[in-house]
Amino acid sequence: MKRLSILGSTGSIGRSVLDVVRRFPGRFQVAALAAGRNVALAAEQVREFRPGLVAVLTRGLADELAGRLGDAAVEIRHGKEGYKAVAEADGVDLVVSAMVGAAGLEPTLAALEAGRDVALANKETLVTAGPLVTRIAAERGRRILPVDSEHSALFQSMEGHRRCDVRRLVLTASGGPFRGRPRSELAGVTPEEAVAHPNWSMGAKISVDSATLMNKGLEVIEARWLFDVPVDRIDVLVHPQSIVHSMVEYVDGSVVAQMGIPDMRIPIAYALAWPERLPLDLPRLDLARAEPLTFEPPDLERFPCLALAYEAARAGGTAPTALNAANEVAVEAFLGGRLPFLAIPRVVRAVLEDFPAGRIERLEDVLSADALARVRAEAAVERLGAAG
Ligand SMILES: NC(=O)C1=CN([C@@H]2O[C@H](COP(=O)(O)OP(=O)(O)OC[C@H]3O[C@@H](n4cnc5c(N)ncnc54)[C@H](OP(=O)(O)O)[C@@H]3O)[C@@H](O)[C@H]2O)C=CC1
Ligand SMILES: CC(=O)[C@@H](O)[C@H](O)COP(=O)(O)O
Ligand SMILES: [Mn+2]
Repeated sequence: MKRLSILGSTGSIGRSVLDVVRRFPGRFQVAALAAGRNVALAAEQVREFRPGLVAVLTRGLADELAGRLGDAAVEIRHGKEGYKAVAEADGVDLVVSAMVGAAGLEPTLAALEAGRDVALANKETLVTAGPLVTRIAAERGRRILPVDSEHSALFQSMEGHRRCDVRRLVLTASGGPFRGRPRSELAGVTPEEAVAHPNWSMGAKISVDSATLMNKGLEVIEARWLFDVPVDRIDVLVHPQSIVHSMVEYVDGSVVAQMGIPDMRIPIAYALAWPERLPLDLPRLDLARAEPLTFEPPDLERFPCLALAYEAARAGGTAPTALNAANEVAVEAFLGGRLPFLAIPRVVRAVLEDFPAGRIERLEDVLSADALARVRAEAAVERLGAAG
């Protein structure tokens, strides 16, 4: 029986993780859960999965959850300390990191520090603090198992191969909901249009990132740290059908890819059960009936976020921290109706332009760069939002 802690249990990934757990009751046990604000769903999850510990964002929400749960036998905590307790819970074999944004960094680090393996969906953790997170995982001898579909595909395509034989990684991108649209039509797109991803049902923030192609930029940086491959050997290829989830080119010219229907339960199950595969009862990939698989290069002029992410990755140090924080602020402003879609990359560029270069040695280096970038990004949102 594998014991799990799940950070972000009420989100899109968290719910899919629990669906996998539900399908394999003899294989997994939920030891601890962490939610944000959705106490109604958190209460349902506690009733169904009976963890010993649950944490939510604030004391008020913890009180509300306690009221909903009555005399259920579960410890209820809140805030950073609560999330840390979930990450470090006793007897846990694997911590699933599935909060959204840089909020996931500290609990993920706490899990690694406590000697837990991590199944990582929260890509922002590696974008904002890649050098620190990978160093701590290596020092503690812990594994970071990818959940993100592309990185799971790369991981699966590298198993049984020597890492020194890898020539380049190719991340596939759906192109998002605005792939075919001219730039002139992107000015007035709404949050509702931006979150309507053609192939995947996901949380709002990552859906907007897919629409700007920042998601792919974040994934390039995530791959750089997960697989220790320099960004100049990581390419992006638009593949609108999201069937080929990514590929690895080897020095002999062989290209090994992983395919499957677009359903996150497949990479989630792989991360939970690795090195085993679970017999998932899902619709099967039928290539004879599938749409033709097509590929095209990304358009960096219409979607400059991808180019900005490469720039930040090449600059290194705290530049990706600033990129990530600025993007989080800009996406939130867009979702809140305070910033037009096309201003998202402008906010990120404004923050990166004169950001003080810094190295990442300790958590404080990341937290202070993140805080500075957020202040500067808010100022850019004020300017660019008003300019409309
Ligand atoms: N969805 C997908 O298919 C994929 C997602 N990912 C990555 O996985 C992560 C999660 O994505 P997704 O599930 O779509 O996101 P969702 O928005 O659906 O869920 C986010 C989760 O994080 C919690 N949360 C939000 N803010 C905070 C906070 N400040 N502190 C603590 N918890 C918080 C939410 O709690 P609540 O709802 O209770 O407020 C919820 O449980 C992201 O990093 C994303 O990039 C990667 C690949 C695919
Ligand atoms: C499901 C998943 O892994 C997402 O990160 C997905 O890849 C988003 O799709 P895009 O390729 O449009 O960014
Ligand atoms: Mn992905």
